[in-house]
Amino acid sequence: MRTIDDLGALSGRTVLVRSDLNVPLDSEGNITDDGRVRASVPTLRQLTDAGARVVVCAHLGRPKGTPEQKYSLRPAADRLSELLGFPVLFATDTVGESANETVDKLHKGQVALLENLRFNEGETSKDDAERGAFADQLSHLADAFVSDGFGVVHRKQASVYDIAERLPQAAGQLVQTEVGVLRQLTSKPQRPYAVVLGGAKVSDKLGVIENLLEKADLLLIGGGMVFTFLAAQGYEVGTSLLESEQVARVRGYLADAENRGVQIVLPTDIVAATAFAADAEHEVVPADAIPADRMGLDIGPESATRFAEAIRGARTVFWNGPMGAFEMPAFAAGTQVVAQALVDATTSGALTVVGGGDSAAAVRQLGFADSDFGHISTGGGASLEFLEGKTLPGLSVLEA
Ligand SMILES: Nc1ncnc2c1ncn2[C@@H]1O[C@H](COP(=O)(O)OP(=O)(O)O)[C@@H](O)[C@H]1O
Ligand SMILES: O=C(OP(=O)(O)O)[C@H](O)COP(=O)(O)O
Repeated sequence: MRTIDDLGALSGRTVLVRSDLNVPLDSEGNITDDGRVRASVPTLRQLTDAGARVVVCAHLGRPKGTPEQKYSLRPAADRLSELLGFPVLFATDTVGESANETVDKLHKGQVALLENLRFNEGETSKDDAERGAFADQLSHLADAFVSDGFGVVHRKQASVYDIAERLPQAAGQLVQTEVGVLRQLTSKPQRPYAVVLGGAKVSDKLGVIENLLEKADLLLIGGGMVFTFLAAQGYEVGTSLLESEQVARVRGYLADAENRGVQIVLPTDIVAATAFAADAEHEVVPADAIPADRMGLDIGPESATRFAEAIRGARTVFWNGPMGAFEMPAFAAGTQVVAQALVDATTSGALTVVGGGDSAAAVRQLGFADSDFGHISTGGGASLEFLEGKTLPGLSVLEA
């Protein structure tokens, strides 16, 4: 992959940077974990130091192609201004009048952030022509492109993939670093190699298991992932997150794992609540006896202890997806125990990587430091697909 230096002299040139600024916000729109904003700074600083006019584009959440105030990137612009130490201009659209005016105003060494890319249908369209047309509009804003949003390189989207075919391009510092670290996990990881999966993007991430069964020695399943596995074993899961169309597929994974001698570790107890709410009534129940009117919001204490033992016994650990709805203290214990086990494994010499926006936010919220782990990756789905050995569209286009 080309580096920013390969783009040549940048003074006075306009550089479009794709960052991943998909940060968690509270109900008042305050950023609750600014890790991804911080991670975007080194590349932006390198470009402004070189005298470039820097235009940052990014997404927040999953709006459906039209503007929605709650998904505005303005809070990220404010945080970026604080971190860079100078004001970041903010365009209230992505490729419209505001974007054009804002980019026109940019001086050398200044930064502008465009409004959420996903307010435009073209960004995520499955139709190549529609995506290409949006990428054309984006490309008119700049004369070079830097891909630095590692968390989205697994998405074939206009600002990640198509744009790189339209402008001189390079990979930013974050993408270079992330790829470098994750390569250590793909080339001869020390064994046992454990992958811990949780979180809520179940339909997105169940698919990675098929390939991970060929790579890892054990898979630990927590978070919202659990219930499709429990259903595959024939258990009731109450009102928990469930991908009912994936149950048969998961049954196949269980059989495949057994044939390959890969251990899939599932929770034996679950914290089951009456609602998805911080003050919901809850109790620990056996994983095979979740009441019909309850939803599983964390792995139970017995499961957390078993998971922790397995993690401490591993030499390589990759973790994506919180073990429970950690944002609510009543459902954070499983994530806390698993995070502590990764820290212990790190101390005893294992290579540990935590990936994903919410997973990184969780470990920081629970009081751990980034330096307690081998690496904290800004990408969850992206790093999982990288570890699977898949070709990621946002990386292959940079290698072209
Ligand atoms: N059992 C569960 N039920 C519902 N949501 C869950 C459960 N366990 C974890 N979550 C949620 O998963 C979210 C994170 O999932 P995900 O986006 O897949 O992780 P990451 O951003 O680290 O890749 C968190 O907001 C957390 O509340
Ligand atoms: O949060 C992200 O991914 P992650 O939750 O897998 O870490 C990225 O910003 C990608 O977002 P997307 O999964 O809506 O494409």
